[in-house]
Amino acid sequence: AQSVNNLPGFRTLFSDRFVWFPYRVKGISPGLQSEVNLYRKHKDFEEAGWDIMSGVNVFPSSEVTLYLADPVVVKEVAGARSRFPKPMGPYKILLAFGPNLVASEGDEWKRQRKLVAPAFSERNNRLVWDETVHIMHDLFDNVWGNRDVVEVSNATELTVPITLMVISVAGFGRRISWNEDAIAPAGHQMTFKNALDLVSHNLFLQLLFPKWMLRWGTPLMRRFAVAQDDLQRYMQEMITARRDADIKEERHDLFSSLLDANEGLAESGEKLSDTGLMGNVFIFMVAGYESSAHTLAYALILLALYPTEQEKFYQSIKKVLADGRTPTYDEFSTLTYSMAVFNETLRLFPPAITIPKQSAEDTSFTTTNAAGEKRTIPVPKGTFVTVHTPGLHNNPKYWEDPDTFKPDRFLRDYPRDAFLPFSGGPRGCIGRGFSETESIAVLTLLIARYRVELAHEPQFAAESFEQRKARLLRSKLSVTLYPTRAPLVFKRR
Ligand code: HEM
Repeated sequence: AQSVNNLPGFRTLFSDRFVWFPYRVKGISPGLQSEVNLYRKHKDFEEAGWDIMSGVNVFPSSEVTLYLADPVVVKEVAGARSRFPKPMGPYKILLAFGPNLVASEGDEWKRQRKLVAPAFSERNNRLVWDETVHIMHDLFDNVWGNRDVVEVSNATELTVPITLMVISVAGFGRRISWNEDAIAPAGHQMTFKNALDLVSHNLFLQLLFPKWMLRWGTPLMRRFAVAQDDLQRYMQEMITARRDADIKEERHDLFSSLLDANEGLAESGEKLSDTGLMGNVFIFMVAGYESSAHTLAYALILLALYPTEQEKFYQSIKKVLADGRTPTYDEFSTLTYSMAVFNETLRLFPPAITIPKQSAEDTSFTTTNAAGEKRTIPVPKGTFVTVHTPGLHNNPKYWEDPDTFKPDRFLRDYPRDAFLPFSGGPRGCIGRGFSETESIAVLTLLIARYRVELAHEPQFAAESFEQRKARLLRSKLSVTLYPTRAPLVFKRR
């Protein structure tokens, strides 16, 4: 504690990197890798008195962590990749299928990023837009059909299949329609959709148990092991099919671009092995659908909780698309209100609730408290430095009335450095454009046609607005944060 000049914060037995005890218990664990981080928002910083607080623990080894909710310091850390690299420990869980861009550092990261970056092109974004529009029309025409009212028992029940279908086609060139893919194809025990969903929702099992134990464990562990094997087979099949195809048509899905780029590296010796390819393919799948699906689910719940905000959003869509037509990709930049709804959702529910880094050198941070006093904090080499996204996104110094859903704050000049859902600097999210494109298309098309409301649940009739909001937005953390139960109703306009 002295090494950071006794900066206030947590003094616990375990650090928040100790995955076996992810709960908050005073003196035992700060529990910051769980939903507690979301619910506490900026409160721990308020209590500590500064926008940087410390965590000091004794087990598994004596460590110091600095948590950041100060945008100036966050910007410095995110922007300096070699001074503040990522600690690799927390990323082991993402190595399930092989080395990849997210779980790499140093020269290995540079090599991976160079290979992967070109796949996230303008052409890919266009494909994402067109395919998302296709998926939404398929939903309206062939699944919801002429029903005026459609009820879903949880918001994710609608948003997970949408983003899975988008990543499937724009990520892997594999179109799935709403009514197919119900039976596993020959050679597989599960459908692609089910295998992917099971694996990404239960990745923690991979970290906690060795493979042999998973095969003999609880029914969930066994299903997880089967899903993992099946997913691996699907990925290998995709790689082989693309490689063996006689005619390589020009395609702009991420996977085709990645394979083509990799083949082009044969001579330079930088080519990735099939395991290296699979690691990245897996990351596209996990990063590529879960975070977007969950953000869209939160957006729909918030729009249902705040009907006045939903009406403003609807009126803005009507203004841009006066004749009720479907917008094209070229109109994307005019849909500013849809982007504001998406951003405000990410401010309140950032899928990545911590962004971990580690100091590679002895340095210091300077921060200012509410009274305008300055404090310089020494940062010894090896200190864990964690961007605390909910603390930053709810910091009352930068966000007025931070608890309230107000999309139009993003239509004005907003504090950009206090908004970091996609991380930032060189290690910022490479899929940001992908995710923005699909999400804006989904929100715009859906709200243009349907009003979203909370399902009527008589057993909760006596609740206050705040109680209802807390219940519907109750969350859990898998790889990213998700709402546990929010039944919604879609009524045709
Ligand atoms: C709402 C949607 C999304 C959010 C909030 C999000 C957030 C993030 C964050 C916070 C990071 C930094 C992680 C860290 O430092 O530990 C990241 C990195 C990354 N994201 Fe996303 N992401 C989203 C969608 C996507 C999509 C759609 C893809 C791909 C299809 C994707 C692919 C990646 C990759 C490959 C990285 C690693 C980049 C690197 O380390 O160089 N993400 N994302």
